[in-house]
Amino acid sequence: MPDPISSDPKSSDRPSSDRQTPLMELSGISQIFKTKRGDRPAVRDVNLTVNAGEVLCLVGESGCGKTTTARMAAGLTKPTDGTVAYNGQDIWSMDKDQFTEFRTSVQYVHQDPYASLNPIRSVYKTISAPLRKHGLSKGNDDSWKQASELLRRVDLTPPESYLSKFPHQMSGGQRQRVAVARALSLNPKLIIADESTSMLDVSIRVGMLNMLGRLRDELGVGFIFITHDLAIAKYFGWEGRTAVMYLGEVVEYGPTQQVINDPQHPYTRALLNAVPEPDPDLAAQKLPGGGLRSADIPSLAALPSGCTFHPRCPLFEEGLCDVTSPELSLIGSRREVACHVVARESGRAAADASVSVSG
Ligand SMILES: Nc1ncnc2c1ncn2[C@@H]1O[C@H](COP(=O)(O)OP(=O)(O)OP(=O)(O)O)[C@@H](O)[C@H]1O
Repeated sequence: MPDPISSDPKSSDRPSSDRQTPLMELSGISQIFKTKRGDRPAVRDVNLTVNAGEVLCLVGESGCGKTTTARMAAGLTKPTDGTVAYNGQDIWSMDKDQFTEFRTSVQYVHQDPYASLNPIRSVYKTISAPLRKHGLSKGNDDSWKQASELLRRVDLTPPESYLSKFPHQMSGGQRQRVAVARALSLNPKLIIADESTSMLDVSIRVGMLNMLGRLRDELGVGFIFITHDLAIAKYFGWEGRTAVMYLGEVVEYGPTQQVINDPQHPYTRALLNAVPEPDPDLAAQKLPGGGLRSADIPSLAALPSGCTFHPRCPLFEEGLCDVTSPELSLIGSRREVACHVVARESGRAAADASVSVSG
């Protein structure tokens, strides 16, 4: 595997002066749901970018705001604050034609294709409908041909044996592939895959990830890949970047290789600790409960003061972590971490290094 530190920085990691316009840029986006029992700040001040052909993994426990972030990126929900820009343009300031083009270029693949595939539509109808709607088909024969080709792309072969089927006549893995084929029908530049493999058995999951990886490599499609499992981020997004979310905020963000090989935020460490380890000796070295002080995730209705992770954090320092909310700060050249203690220790280490060099 490439050395994460010495490999060429991706364009997104270069200084802003020579940075290309990202394919997608989320700037300070927040989503506060209004409920009968008060406001629920599901996502707070999230800043992320994806360049053409890149993979960005969003990782975190259930309820941390991954899907809400993804829905805002896909233009399915408007942020209550902040902007979502596609090719440099704020999607919520686009005219109708521009917004339609954006919605065809950015496709959302739902975590449960049973919910997103229409049960009374055949596979052929499911895939050909967007082709027709967007004027990409020259008639029935052409639609059939294109739908067949798309099924081959997602390894549903021979396509003729799938085109007339309905969702209930297929397995979960096959339905997922149909959902991906439908997303591909509009030649997207970005696919937002929302835990699209989580409901599947391991072997089907791996097959699905391999197929998506091939599409990523062959078609140059970018991905926002949403998962609660860092092992999946490692498998699918090794060359890309990973953002770890906790209670609606990004707590660690950087090249996947760095985030996984050298996690800095105590929450990322706990998530990695939770990844099952097949080697019994290594498994025995794992900390019980990930080394956290508490397993309970606080409610969005009563967020802890200061750093929202502080009630669970093994690095907790009274008077600091429960008082002030940490900003994301650069640790090294390409990674950001929101932790007072990590930022302080890393600043100390950098100062020590500069003293020893000058001395
Ligand atoms: N429409 C809504 N109204 C109120 N609260 C909501 C709404 N949608 C989501 N939430 C809350 O926002 C928080 C974030 O939800 P979200 O689905 O984005 O998390 P997630 O990380 O994707 O979780 P999962 O992995 O379980 O899908 C959760 O606490 C959820 O209950």
